[in-house]
Amino acid sequence: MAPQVTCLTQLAEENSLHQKFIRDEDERPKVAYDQFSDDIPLISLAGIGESSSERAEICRKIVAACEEWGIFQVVDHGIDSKLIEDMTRLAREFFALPAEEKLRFDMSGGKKGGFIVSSHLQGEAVQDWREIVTYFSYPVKARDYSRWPDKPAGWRVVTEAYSEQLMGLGCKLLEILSEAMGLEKDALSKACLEMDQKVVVNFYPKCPQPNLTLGLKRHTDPGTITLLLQDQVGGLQATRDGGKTWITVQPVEGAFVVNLGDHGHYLSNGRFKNADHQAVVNSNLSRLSIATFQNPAPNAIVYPLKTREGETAVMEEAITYMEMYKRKMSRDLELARLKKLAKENKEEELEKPKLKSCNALQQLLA
Ligand SMILES: O=C1C[C@@H](c2ccc(O)c(O)c2)Oc2cc(O)cc(O)c21
Ligand SMILES: O=C(O)CCC(=O)C(=O)O
Ligand SMILES: [Fe+2]
Repeated sequence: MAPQVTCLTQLAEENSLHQKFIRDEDERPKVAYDQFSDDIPLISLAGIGESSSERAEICRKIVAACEEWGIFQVVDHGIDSKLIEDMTRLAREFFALPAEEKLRFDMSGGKKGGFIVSSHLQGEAVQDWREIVTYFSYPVKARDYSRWPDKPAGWRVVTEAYSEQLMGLGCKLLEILSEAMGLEKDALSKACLEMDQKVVVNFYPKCPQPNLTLGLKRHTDPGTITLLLQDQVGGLQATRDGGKTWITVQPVEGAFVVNLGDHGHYLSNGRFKNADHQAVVNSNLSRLSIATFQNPAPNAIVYPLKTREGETAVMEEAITYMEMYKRKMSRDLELARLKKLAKENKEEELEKPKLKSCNALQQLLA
């Protein structure tokens, strides 16, 4: 029998949070969802195709952001604002559909695209407070439209147009990053072979006890770059000191947050950071974000494209992206499993003295 899936929109009505979403204290949010910081640079791409001095200035800002955070925001990016509006509206309409409609596209069991509650990884110890709908958009020949929702009306036309425009923006940014690395403009896209794109729409319903959980646990994205569109609620957080301190990214209307992923990090030989980030939730408002992952082809080789003087390669061997992805996901799952085990052991240890005194009491009473 297929496992019973409960949509979060149902659980959001309860007064307390179900145990399966409760995180250990060290993983819980440290900063409020709406305590915004402007530490992440906001960069205008106007003038990117203009004189070389304007382009060089944009390039300089992007490099600084990638070296410091692995994250920046872009405006004047050329993506049609009506398309952004339509995409956001339809995505919200999708999540407002009755549970049985969303579950027609249930992705659990390894299907390539559709609807999932919580996470794409099965077997995680603690669940994320999110629902997602995802579709694989590039390469075009690999599209399986049977896994793209047929509701709300207009979804397919709008999501296709969105994917195409974002592929254009993603490629433009890869050109800048290639130049920044002192390589030919097309170096990064060549290293990706045929560029792959996957769109993940995240919906974070209002949460009864947001301080005990996360919408999306701390992670780095696996691919080259991610273009994230978020609404005005806030909840995306980043750290650059291994999780000791966090900042909440200021939402900017119409802007895209650009995250560098593990692939981008390795290709730059660690010069550019892979953004360490998470999403927090709140009890006042639901939140929507749309992540467009620009990834290399599964058989693309992952290895630094250039090592600078005095540097050694951050990777021991060249591997395929598929292998890199598999290793990352099994490491993420293994970490979650070990954490769960450690917690269970600790609880058992705490129970032992209680058990001992209970036995002693029973002996006394016998
Ligand atoms: O949803 C995501 C976010 C992200 C991710 C990476 C690693 C994790 O352990 C995690 O929980 C989330 O990157 C993704 C990569 C994918 O291939 C699919 C996803 O849904 C995601
Ligand atoms: O919703 C967010 O702000 C973060 C989403 C994210 O990190 C992802 O989808 O990989
Ligand atoms: Fe992410």
